[in-house]
Amino acid sequence: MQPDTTSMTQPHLQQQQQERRPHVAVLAFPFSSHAASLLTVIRHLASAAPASTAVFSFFSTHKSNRSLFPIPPQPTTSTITTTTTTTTTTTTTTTTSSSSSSAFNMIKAYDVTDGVPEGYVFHGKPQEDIGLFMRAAPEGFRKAMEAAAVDSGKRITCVVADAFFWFAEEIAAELRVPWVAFWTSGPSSLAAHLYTDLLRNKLHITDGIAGLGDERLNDFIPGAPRGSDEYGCLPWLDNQKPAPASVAYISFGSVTVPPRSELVAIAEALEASGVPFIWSLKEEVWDHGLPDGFLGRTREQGMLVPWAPQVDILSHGAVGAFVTHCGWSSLLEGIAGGVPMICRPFFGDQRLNGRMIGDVLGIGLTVEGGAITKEGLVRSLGMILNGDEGKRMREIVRHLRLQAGKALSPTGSSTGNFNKLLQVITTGAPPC
Ligand SMILES: O=c1ccn([C@@H]2O[C@H](COP(=O)(O)OP(=O)(O)O[C@H]3O[C@H](CO)[C@@H](O)[C@H](O)[C@H]3O)[C@@H](O)[C@H]2O)c(=O)[nH]1
Repeated sequence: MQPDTTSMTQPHLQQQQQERRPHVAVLAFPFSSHAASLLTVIRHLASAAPASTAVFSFFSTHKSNRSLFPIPPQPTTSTITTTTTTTTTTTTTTTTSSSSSSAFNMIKAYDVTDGVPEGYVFHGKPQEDIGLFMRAAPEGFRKAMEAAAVDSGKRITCVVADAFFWFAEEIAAELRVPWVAFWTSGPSSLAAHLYTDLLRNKLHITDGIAGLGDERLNDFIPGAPRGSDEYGCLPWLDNQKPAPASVAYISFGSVTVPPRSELVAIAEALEASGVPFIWSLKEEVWDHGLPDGFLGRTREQGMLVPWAPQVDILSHGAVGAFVTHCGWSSLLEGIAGGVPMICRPFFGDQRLNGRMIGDVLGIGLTVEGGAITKEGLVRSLGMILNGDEGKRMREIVRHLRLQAGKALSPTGSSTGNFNKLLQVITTGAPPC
């Protein structure tokens, strides 16, 4: 009898095929909303890549991963009772429900070190945690990537990394694989980074580039999981619907808390104007950051919440103005919702973004004097919610929303760029 050579070589072939599957290492910057933005794109790539071809390993700190990846639910025991006229059946089932989509299942999270030495006591310096992380990051990512390659049985074939990690180029070169740098913000701030030498040497701008200064972050407060409406903002907005575009939504992103003087100015402006509002503000500043009795007095007028389903709020017809710090995702979400903005930028790219919204696109106002005042905010809310200026802005922003929709259509520019990226990560080949 002849030996069955096919069956003998099968496991070997399968192993080879398995090893050859693209394995994309995704290196996330674990602070503010960077990791969440990167994960959003990776989820899209994972759903677009055929399930049998690619796997994604997502590297971030433990704290960041816990906020992004749902913890798998524990098996639960439920009792189902079915009653008919003749019999009673009791069935006990064990269900392991999962909210993860199949795209999510193709992405495996790996923790990297946060760089904080054991027993370390923070000194309260600005960006201290970022500094510790960045020092440990090159080695931390290398180690975690090695572990993921062993764990999955697949060598890494592509590195997609937050553009903050210049060392990712070196890691990709060591592995002889493509490096894709992911810029989480807009084109203006990217251009300012790319042309820094030109600005310094040719235009002699040596005192810092507007919008890329070294302004300090107020705090770091971990972003809560997005999407859920646990405080009931959306039903509350539904009740405001009879007066469309009449509500102000206020949020300063996942990191920034304005100074107390501006929190008080916002609160006083809301009370003085009577504008209905939803204000997303970290709960820890409610007690000492707001005027006495504000919460009680505005119970009927608006909602103060620690975290809001921002994307859904901005696309709700009742919302007519967005007071924002000009983080890139917030601006995109404002445009997608067709809402004019009142810009109060704080640090990094935000001032460039604010200039674009106010001066270039004409879909918002920048706060006068760089800080929010009661009178200034009352005036800006009036102009946007009730004035002709606001109507004009709403028309422009709605036109931009349509343009954005076109870019995302099957033949749109954004879809084209996405497909090029998909080609790089699934084949390792540069786009033509
Ligand atoms: O109550 C809230 C508040 C915020 N968000 C979401 O949190 C994200 C905030 O992102 P973004 O507007 O980009 O702000 P930051 O988190 O502050 O982002 C950091 O990263 C951005 C991308 O690099 C930069 O543009 C910013 O300046 C920087 O602060 C958005 O998706 C919001 O929808 C909510 O869902 N609910």
